[in-house]
Amino acid sequence: MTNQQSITFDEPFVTEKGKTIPRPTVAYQSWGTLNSDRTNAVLVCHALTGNTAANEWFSGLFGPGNPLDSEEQFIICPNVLGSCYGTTGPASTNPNTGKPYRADFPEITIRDMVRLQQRLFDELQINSIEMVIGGSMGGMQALEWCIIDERPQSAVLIGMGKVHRPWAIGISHTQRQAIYNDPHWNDGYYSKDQPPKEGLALARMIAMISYRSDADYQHKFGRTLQDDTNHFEVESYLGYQGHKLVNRFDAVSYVRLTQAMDSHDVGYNRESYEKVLGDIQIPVMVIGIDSDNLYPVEEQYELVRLLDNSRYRRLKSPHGHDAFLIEFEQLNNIINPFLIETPTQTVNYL
Ligand SMILES: CC(=O)SCCNC(=O)CCNC(=O)[C@H](O)C(C)(C)COP(=O)(O)OP(=O)(O)OC[C@H]1O[C@@H](n2cnc3c(N)ncnc32)[C@H](O)[C@@H]1OP(=O)(O)O
Ligand SMILES: N[C@@H](CCO)C(=O)O
Repeated sequence: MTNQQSITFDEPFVTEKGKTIPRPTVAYQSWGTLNSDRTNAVLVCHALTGNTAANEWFSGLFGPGNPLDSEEQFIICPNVLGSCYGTTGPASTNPNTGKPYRADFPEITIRDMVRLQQRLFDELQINSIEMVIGGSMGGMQALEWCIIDERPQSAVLIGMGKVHRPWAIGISHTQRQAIYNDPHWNDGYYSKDQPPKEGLALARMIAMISYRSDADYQHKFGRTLQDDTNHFEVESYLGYQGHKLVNRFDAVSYVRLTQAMDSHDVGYNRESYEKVLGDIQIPVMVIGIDSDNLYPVEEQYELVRLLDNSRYRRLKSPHGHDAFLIEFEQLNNIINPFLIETPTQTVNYL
């Protein structure tokens, strides 16, 4: 992440639950140039284990004429609060102790992530956001931006809903239990040399099942055995994916970010879903993935019913929830016309 920058704020950040994080840092990457009015920003919000390198994990959406066009826009992708890719999180040094926060890093919410991003946008004097886009946890942030900030002029929400439903919370909970049960977890105060690797790997394996689909695994693996072993290929694949995450992610961050996703409920402490979502008047493109087992399309239909100026498009894919990181051609074909269309509501359950 050669292009990554960061800003540290002197003013402490107070979480929704009233905990104070002194001198929070926000890391981000950007592409393109802000225009003189500072109105051509496009905000890309990343998912659970994502980072500021949107040009890598959303690569197919970048380019002239595509939704992320750095010749026309100032594209910015901040790392979320609680993550481990530059923004303050559990692996960061706690200025009060000089040691990593670990489990002293407080529980945060999607709203906290967005409120800290607002500070970044204020600092950069960004007056308007042409589009805010995100899938999964990124979509939750994008939706929250539309609720609490006047700057977004359009939004693209992919593979999420108005709340984190019990099905998704249950899957998150199971993953956290895997981490808690690792002998090195130590209530989250693990040593740098002995992180809870097996627990985090198991959490990722559980997650990888929820991110994909029966058809995807059937097509990729069938019942084939891995090389000369007596293990199925899918077992080897999940083991590989689990241990790959261990090399790039922090276990307490994983716990705090999944808890933040569980907090996602746009109606919480607000008047009603009808009011909160009905008040959003900007054009919103809601994209559902037809094979998404984690956030099924009914959740996106519901969003479209509640968002006044919204339209629905289906992403047709065997890949399940993670299709938003794979099916770039379809995403471009959906988002490009949206960005030039007249904003009228077309509910189209294709
Ligand atoms: C929005 C965000 O912020 S997300 C940020 C980035 N997130 C990630 O990258 C998440 C992790 N990555 C992924 O989930 C996937 O790579 C995706 C979704 C990005 C792309 O999916 P696909 O192209 O379908 O990749 P797939 O799920 O098949 O995995 C391929 C990997 O599994 C490995 N693999 C495949 N079969 C097997 C097997 N039988 N045994 C062991 N390993 C295997 C491949 O070698 C490959 O490894 P590599 O990634 O190190 O090159
Ligand atoms: N595969 C994505 C999560 C999808 O919600 C990630 O690792 O961030």
